[in-house]
Amino acid sequence: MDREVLHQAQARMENLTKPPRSLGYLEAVAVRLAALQGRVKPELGRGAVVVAAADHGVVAEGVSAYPQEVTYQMVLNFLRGGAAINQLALAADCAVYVLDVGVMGELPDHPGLLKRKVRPGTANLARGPAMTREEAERALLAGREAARQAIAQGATLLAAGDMGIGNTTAAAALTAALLDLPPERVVGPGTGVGEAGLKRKREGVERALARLRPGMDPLEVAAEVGGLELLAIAGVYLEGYEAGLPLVLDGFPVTAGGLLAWRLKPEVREHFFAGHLSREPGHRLALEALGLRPLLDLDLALGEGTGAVLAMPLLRAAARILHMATFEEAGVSRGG
Ligand SMILES: O=C(O)c1ccc[n+]([C@@H]2O[C@H](COP(=O)([O-])O)[C@@H](O)[C@H]2O)c1
Ligand SMILES: Cc1cc2nc[nH]c2cc1C
Repeated sequence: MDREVLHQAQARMENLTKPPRSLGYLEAVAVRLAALQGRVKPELGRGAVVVAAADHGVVAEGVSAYPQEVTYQMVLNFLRGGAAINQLALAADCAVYVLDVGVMGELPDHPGLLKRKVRPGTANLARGPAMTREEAERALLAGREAARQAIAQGATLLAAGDMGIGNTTAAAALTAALLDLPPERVVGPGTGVGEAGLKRKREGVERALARLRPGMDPLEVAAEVGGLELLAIAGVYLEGYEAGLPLVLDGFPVTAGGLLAWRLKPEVREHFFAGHLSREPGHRLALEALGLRPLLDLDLALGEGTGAVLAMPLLRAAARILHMATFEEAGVSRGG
């Protein structure tokens, strides 16, 4: 983040041929993009989304509306181009990278899949630690590796996506732990679990939180509650931060990974843009904690990185604002 360019871009914004602040929140987005790229006229090219996938032992508690095998089946769908993320990414000039950090079952070799399974799903977070600290570190490193690949292949804008049946339970536990919130504020319907499922979700999260001890570091907390893909997502953002890229958050599980990255490296927040506001109730609280305003509010609750990728054309458009003519350049009269 280049503070000098930040101020220059702010000054330029005030001289562009439009009434002050008439492009609303997009003006602040444009200025921040300029500061991140170190140029007053920022430009965003191709985007990339790393979709991290893993399974969750907590599904044994009956916390999801869908069976566990959907995680594996959806990864195959990603590789064949049949999922929402594939089609939305095509519309957004965004490459899709799929990362297996913990899917149950052996996936086929595929050029679009990075196979870095740490373990076949987490242990049940309602009954004991989801994974060891060493496994948490490996999942985070796998996310870093996937991001490195995306960056080496030309990404100028980086998002993470998630796929994991049961992961809104893990995300709720991680969000509650990192933000010190009560479970009932962050547990929501996920894929559409009913009232009884919601109660089991809340209880599972409560049991996981009861195992946490003061003084645990963020990685220890994440190992306790999971999930593997949430750690990978933190890794994606940490790598993207180190490469200086603008980083786009998605919905509730991805933002839980973003919160973890922020706890590990507070400066990462300066690179974050909130792609959208998810229907999952805890998402608003996570974005508020990060001080981020969502670019879109479309009642999405899908994950996969869909809300982040949908915001990419808007981020590209925001960058173009600083390429407008100033009043002086265009010979347009200023107002009083
Ligand atoms: O992104 C979101 O905010 C979001 C909200 C609800 C569900 N999801 C997706 O649905 C799956 C988790 O839902 P669940 O009910 O199985 O915990 C997982 O694959 C997520 O990508 C995602
Ligand atoms: C079909 C399906 C697709 C998904 N994509 C992300 N989470 C998902 C959950 C389900 C159930």
